[in-house]
Amino acid sequence: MIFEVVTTTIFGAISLKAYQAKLGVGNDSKKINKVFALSGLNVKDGNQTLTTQLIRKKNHDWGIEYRYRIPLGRSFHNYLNKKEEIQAAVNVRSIKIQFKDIRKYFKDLKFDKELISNIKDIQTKKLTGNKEIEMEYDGVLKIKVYNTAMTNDFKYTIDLLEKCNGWEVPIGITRTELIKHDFDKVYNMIIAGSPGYGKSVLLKNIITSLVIRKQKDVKLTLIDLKGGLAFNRFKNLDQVDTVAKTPSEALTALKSVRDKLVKMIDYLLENGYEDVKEAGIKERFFCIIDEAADLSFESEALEIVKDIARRGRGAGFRLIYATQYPTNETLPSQVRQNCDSRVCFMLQTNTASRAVLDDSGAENLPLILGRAIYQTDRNVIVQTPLIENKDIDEWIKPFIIEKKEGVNIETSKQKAGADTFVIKTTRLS
Ligand SMILES: Nc1ncnc2c1ncn2[C@@H]1O[C@H](COP(=O)(O)OP(=O)(O)OP(=O)(O)O)[C@@H](O)[C@H]1O
Repeated sequence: MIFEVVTTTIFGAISLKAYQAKLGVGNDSKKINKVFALSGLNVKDGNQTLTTQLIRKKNHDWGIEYRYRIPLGRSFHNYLNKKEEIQAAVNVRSIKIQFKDIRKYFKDLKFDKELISNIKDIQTKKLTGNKEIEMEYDGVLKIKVYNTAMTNDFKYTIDLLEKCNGWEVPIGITRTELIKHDFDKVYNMIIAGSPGYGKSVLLKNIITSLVIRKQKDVKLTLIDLKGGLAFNRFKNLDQVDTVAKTPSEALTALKSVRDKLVKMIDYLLENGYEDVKEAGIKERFFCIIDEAADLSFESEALEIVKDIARRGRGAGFRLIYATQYPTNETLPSQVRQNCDSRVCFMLQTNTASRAVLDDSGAENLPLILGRAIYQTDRNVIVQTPLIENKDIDEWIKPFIIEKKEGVNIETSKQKAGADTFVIKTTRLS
């Protein structure tokens, strides 16, 4: 019986090898070409076939990048649609097994009642790889074949913050590096994605990182129109001015932010400073809105949001605008134009992806929680850190203060021997 299963397995492998030989595939490049040909990406022009031409192949530590010239009549999108097929093709492996190697091949085999399924598992594991591909287009088609899959398990740990400087926060990891976002270089951010892929977790990561790293200088206005549940744990932090949970609370909170913004701009103008950096003001005011689509019907609130995005930069005001429903209505053009960074989780359609990134791609992300495209001057696919609520509670404990409804809080910036900048804020919760 065992012999029968083992030989079936071996012959399976051998016949796969023969099938591949028949297809003419041996390495990734050939496999990719075969997918192009079989899935109709090459173009017939009379008697001629215009093929997708490999123009460059470059080896990297992480794998291989192939560059192709695509034929007339085909678009990048046609190729992107075949991403799954290409990924499947580069993951088919052939294995030649000598009889003497059978013991080694099945070294992990457990001789229990699951023997047959164990053998099948081993065979599947050995005959399929875990390579991943990424595709981009910038005049040429680039296909990156990564030797290993990107992790889908990246835990937020406090030591990530030791790797951050200034106003940087950890955004995610790629296969090779930690990606950080610097809010003093790229001021505003849009976060979008289908429900349940990691927007709120990322927002909690950003808030926690800012509170821990910039405890003296960060001021937060948190607006959570999904009922306030995600941001509620931050409401008693010294750094948090407001947690607004309804559109009317949001409007009050936004008016308060706008008042502070106006005061700050007046102060900078009166004193001849171009921005807060020149004025030596260290405080930065973050307005973080989760489910901002619900504000798109509140014209007064939305106008303030646009104003913060437009005029806040030099005055030290930052906007983080998160939504599940990215459309041209929920992401007004003034917000888009003034948010130079985007984090986009999986989205259902190409149209939604374009509304966020001005580019397709988010609809082709793998269905992995926390997988996102981080866009600044380029697009990088990252796995965002998973931050646990119990850890957040532990880390933010030192910053919790007693708060009373409607108490006026004064924050001040005392510049050595110079001006004093005072802003009064009203706490809602
Ligand atoms: N980076 C991550 N890595 C692994 N799992 C994650 C990650 N981010 C989120 N998750 C998982 O996905 C769940 C949903 O995440 P989250 O609440 O952030 O989704 P969301 O995009 O805000 O959804 P919604 O728009 O419905 O509120 C989390 O409870 C967590 O289990």
